[in-house]
Amino acid sequence: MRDLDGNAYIVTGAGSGIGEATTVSLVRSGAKVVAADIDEDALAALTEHVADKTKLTTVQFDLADEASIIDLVDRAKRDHGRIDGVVNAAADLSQATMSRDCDLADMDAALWASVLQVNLIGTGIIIREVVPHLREANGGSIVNISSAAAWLGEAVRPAYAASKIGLHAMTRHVARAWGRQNIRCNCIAPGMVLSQTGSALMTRQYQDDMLAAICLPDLGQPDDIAAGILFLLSEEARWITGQVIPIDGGLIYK
Ligand SMILES: NC(=O)c1ccc[n+]([C@@H]2O[C@H](COP(=O)([O-])OP(=O)(O)OC[C@H]3O[C@@H](n4cnc5c(N)ncnc54)[C@H](O)[C@@H]3O)[C@@H](O)[C@H]2O)c1
Repeated sequence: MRDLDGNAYIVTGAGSGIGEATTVSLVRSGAKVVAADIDEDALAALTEHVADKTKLTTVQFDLADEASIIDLVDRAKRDHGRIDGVVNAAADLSQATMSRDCDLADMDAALWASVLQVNLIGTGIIIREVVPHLREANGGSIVNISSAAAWLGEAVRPAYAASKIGLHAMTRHVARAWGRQNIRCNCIAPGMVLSQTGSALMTRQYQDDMLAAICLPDLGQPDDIAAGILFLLSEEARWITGQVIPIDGGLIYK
């Protein structure tokens, strides 16, 4: 499948859900992956799901910590000798961030600062660190993961939605800034995906509401998003950049 054989990618949030599904699919496609997550136990469990362990390096890191992001990218270059792209799937999806209660916590400055630091600024730092290596490889592909929640104002706290909208702006900026060096940058905006965290955070009622809002008969699985990510990493997507692409089962009333 595709032309990813021998390439090397960093995947953040690889311990769970979309990042995990992406890592497993990339390795299955012959790519080497530096799988990064804050959760060491989740990374250990991921190793069990990967068939060819020689293609996998796991790195514990914290997207809120600049030094740990720099170490992650250095490690990826050291281990694989090249970096062909990065998938930015890690995000702060804690209960406090994802709460649907509309209350004064929506305007909690500490919450805004920590959510933006992890979901937006941390992702920007990874891109800053990775771009020189992509230039060295004469190009590459960056895939950011935002959310349909960027459009659905009422669904989650505004800090989360703002962090995801910010990724759209960053995606377009990066595409413009380094497109001539053949570095592509796109963003996938998933709808409701039944990852472990996605399922745990959403009430049955919310899942029913989301199902009613989409065209297709069921909610998404992490593999549905991973398929889009692999396409955007591949040469088949060589003329696609600067785009925000919804993969959401047809959530057409955004
Ligand atoms: N599941 C959904 O319905 C859904 C919908 C829209 C968008 N998304 C987005 O998709 C991406 C993946 O979500 P998922 O559902 O697979 O979630 P998930 O919780 O299964 O995976 C997220 C991973 O990020 C890691 N992480 C959290 N904070 C981190 C930090 N500071 N540093 C490093 N790693 C950290 C977690 O440990 C976890 O393994 C996220 O960006 C999320 O916002 C998910």
